[in-house]
Amino acid sequence: MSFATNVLSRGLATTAWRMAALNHITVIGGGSMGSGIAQVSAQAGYKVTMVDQNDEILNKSCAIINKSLQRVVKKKFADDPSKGEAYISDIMSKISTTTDSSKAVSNTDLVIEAIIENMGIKKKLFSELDKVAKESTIFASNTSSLSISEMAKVTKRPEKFGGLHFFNPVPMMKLVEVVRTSNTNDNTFDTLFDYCKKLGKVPVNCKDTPGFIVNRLLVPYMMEAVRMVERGDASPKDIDTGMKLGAGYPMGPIELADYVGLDVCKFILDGWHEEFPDHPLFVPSPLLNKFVDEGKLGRKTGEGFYKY
Ligand SMILES: C[C@H](O)CC(=O)SCCNC(=O)CCNC(=O)[C@H](O)C(C)(C)COP(=O)(O)OP(=O)(O)OC[C@H]1O[C@@H](n2cnc3c(N)ncnc32)[C@H](O)[C@@H]1OP(=O)(O)O
Ligand SMILES: NC(=O)c1ccc[n+]([C@@H]2O[C@H](COP(=O)([O-])OP(=O)(O)OC[C@H]3O[C@@H](n4cnc5c(N)ncnc54)[C@H](O)[C@@H]3O)[C@@H](O)[C@H]2O)c1
Repeated sequence: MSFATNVLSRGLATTAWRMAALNHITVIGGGSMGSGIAQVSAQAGYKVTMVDQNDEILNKSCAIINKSLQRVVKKKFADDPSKGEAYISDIMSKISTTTDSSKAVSNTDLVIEAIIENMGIKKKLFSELDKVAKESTIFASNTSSLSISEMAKVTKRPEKFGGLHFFNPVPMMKLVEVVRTSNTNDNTFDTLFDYCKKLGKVPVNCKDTPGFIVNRLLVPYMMEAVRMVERGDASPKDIDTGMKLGAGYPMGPIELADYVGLDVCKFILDGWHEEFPDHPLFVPSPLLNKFVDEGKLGRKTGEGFYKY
């Protein structure tokens, strides 16, 4: 063996040793994010189980995935559309659904949690899953804003716990923030990083700080736009046009808040306000609260700042 081959094969062996094999993935929560994560995982060849609270929601999740795959095949098989349906049924056959999270995680390699942005509810879920999952199973949260270490504390596997923060819409957005706590071990971090690359995403390394990289910048920006509307400084449409045409963003901040979900924006802001009550950027917004109270959560409910 030449020196170069020897070094290369030793390097690969070391990297492989630092990663766990992932065959089966469980996604808990089949909403905007969970359905996207299940979809891209199945597209990368993983077997996936998607869990949600009832079958009606799960049927909706599958319909969202199917609709997204229709858009994918339009491009992927532009030259031969007849191959599209076979591709969609192959991907859908890799995704199973259940309402029983304990059963779903009993023989899985990676759990990705994408449920409501509430620390108490996430902790309760992880503490239950910890009792039934294999010792080797890695746990990850897709939280937008909450502490990964805090969630990991309720389990006996803090070294096998990290953050996987995907972006909406998952099939289109290239970035995943991979969050490492002070307890996450190398094997877990490398496995999560490699999983993102296998999905065709670009992972970045993040510390467990509020909002990681993107949301620490993006959420105050979206909220300042909401406060401009609140103050009567400008209309939602003019703000969005301004940021699209004047700053080159694909969506304006108000459209984006509607797209993310006004409930999700409120959960993030309220959580940070509770933790940092004196921080001026995290003060609750009466206008945002009003929309959420009225059930106008943005695109997903058909109305938010805009009607869809
Ligand atoms: C808060 C959280 O914690 C963190 C977050 O997620 S913050 C939110 C981050 N996301 C963003 O900032 C999104 C910003 N918006 C965008 O990038 C773009 O508007 C967008 C990609 C969503 C849509 O693109 P846009 O050009 O406006 O609309 P549209 O023409 O419908 O779509 C563009 C392409 O994407 C495809 N596409 C859009 N959504 C899709 C989906 N869900 N699945 C598959 N394909 C999709 C379309 O088929 C279309 O393909 P084509 O160009 O080949 O026709
Ligand atoms: N919406 C975004 O743009 C975005 C982007 C990145 C990260 N996130 C984060 O991802 C997570 C999910 O957000 P979303 O926008 O997909 O929310 P969503 O409201 O669209 O979906 C959440 C799903 O979780 C289900 N759920 C709630 N509690 C559950 C439980 N105990 N067991 C199983 N299922 C349960 C709900 O029925 C719902 O279908 C949140 O932590 C959010 O902060 C959201």
